[in-house]
Amino acid sequence: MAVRIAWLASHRTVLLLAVAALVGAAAPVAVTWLTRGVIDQIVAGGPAGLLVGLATGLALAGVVTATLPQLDQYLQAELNRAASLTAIERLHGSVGRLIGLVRFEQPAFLDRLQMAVMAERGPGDVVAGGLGAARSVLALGGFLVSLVVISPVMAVVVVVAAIPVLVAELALSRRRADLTFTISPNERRELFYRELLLRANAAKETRLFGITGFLRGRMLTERRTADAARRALDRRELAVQGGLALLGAVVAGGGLVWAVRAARQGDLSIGDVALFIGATAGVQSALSNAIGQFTLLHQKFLIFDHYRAVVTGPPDLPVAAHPRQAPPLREGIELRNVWFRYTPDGPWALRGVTLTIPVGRATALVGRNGSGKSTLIKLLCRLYDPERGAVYWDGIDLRELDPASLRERVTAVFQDFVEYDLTAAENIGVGDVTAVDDEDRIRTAARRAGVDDELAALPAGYRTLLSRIFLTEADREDPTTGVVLSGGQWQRLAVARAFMRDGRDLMILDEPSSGMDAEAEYRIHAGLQRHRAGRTSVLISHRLGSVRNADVIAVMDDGVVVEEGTHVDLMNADGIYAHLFLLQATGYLDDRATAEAAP
Ligand SMILES: Nc1ncnc2c1ncn2[C@@H]1O[C@H](COP(=O)(O)OP(=O)(O)OP(=O)(O)O)[C@@H](O)[C@H]1O
Repeated sequence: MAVRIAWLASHRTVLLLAVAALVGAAAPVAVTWLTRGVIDQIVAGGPAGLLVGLATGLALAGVVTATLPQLDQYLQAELNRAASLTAIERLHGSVGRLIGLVRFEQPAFLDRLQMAVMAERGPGDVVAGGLGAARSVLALGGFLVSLVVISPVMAVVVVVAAIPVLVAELALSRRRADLTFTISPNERRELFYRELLLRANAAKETRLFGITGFLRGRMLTERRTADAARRALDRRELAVQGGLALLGAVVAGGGLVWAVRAARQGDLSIGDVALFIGATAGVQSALSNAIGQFTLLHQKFLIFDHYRAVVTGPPDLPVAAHPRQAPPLREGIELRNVWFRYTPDGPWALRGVTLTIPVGRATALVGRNGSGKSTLIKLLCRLYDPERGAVYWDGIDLRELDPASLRERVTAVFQDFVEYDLTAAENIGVGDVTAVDDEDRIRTAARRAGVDDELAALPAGYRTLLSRIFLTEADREDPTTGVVLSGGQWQRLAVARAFMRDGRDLMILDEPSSGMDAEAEYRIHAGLQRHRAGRTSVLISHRLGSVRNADVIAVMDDGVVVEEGTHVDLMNADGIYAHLFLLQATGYLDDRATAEAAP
């Protein structure tokens, strides 16, 4: 796969690198043979023409040897750029195709993802490394032939001495790849602490509570743990590679002594000695290069395996053989005995929920913290699948629908909505990306969410960037490049974003007004009430005053729906809802009574 990505990214560069590898392999071998020829011709007083020819050849080979590395480096960088772009595109394409949230909550997947991101340069490295290894092997062949000509015994000794090097290096390479994976959780945690320490929106709390030192300590502990593992491997490498280098030097030194003695006895010419020295050094360096390249390649392949696993992995949620397009909602959405938990051995978040969300009606979900309200709406969007039971869209199990077509029919304000570092207009426009530049629609949505005036009054109006992440130092001085909104303003922006998807079949509102001031909250609920009339909506709110007009109020407790009906029904039933409602109402009345009693 790595080679295919590199080939697809730029086959011209791959071919040029292959030619460079061939020339790179031939040049040093040619240099040793030409050197031998020149020396022997000088000693024997050979013809001047031949000598000049050999010397010119030697000079040319020298030019190629000197300039080739630069060209090679440029081609490798070019291939890396092209191949990693293709690899990034594929990786993010695969991650973007994940249907639900399950994978993003699995530490093993996140570790693998981190490795996959690191492997983005893999295809270029694998091809360049493979060609580098091929070049070293070719050069090795050339030098070995040269060595065999002078001393077959020495050739065998050099090759045999290389076998332990290969075995040891491959073992080290596997250990290095394993280490990268083992320390991945430490690296992720270190990154988390580092980002927390540098994040503007965490700074107020970390300073007030005086926990920067505590967090820094944790960050450094993670780094030290990872460094200790890296150091242990580095020491092992030092011992193994040091020993092997010594072995190589002893072999080369022994060979040199033999060659000098042979020349003294007249068995070798001076040119032969030069060839022998060049060939021995050449064999050893080509061998160590080849082994180095192979082990690096091996390591890259092991790391690239994580990339391959992410890109070719199975879907996170089962996909129907023939998914159906979600039809317009005509009757309603039904949850039948839905059981769900976030992890296979974790506690149940939903334990047998049965509920109908009728079309054209406003349904409200209320209940204590952790009772399962947000979980239920995540299942409505098929961000997770129930473990038992099912959710039906007009009688069709959500698992049979094409998830994208289902989501096309839904709009939502999530409790933890995203604050995009984009312009105000884009923050709203991404609600319907086909209309991200449609100023009229964006302003209409903002007006309905009650945030139009504030956005129009920003330094660059709707084009103001809603971020304090400055691109350049000059941006810091320019107020139009970054503005920070308040929590309630952001929330109204999120509501406007949901309004961009006007006319969808289902509107989900999870605590859409929790951070708003009383007036904004009143206005937003009045607006939402108008908007929800005759439409299908699900509203989650702890402020029970805002749900009393809903057509159906479902009360959740400990993962089940325990009460269901209109406000009047539930008040008459005198259950959890009535208790919570009276508790809130009493709070307000008490305050009024206190205020009235005040002098
Ligand atoms: N991503 C998650 N992974 C594991 N457990 C989760 C996750 N999200 C929620 N839970 C657990 O599921 C249960 C239900 O949570 P949920 O967010 O649905 O409650 P809620 O009724 O919306 O609460 P709140 O009123 O506080 O928003 C809780 O016990 C919670 O700890």
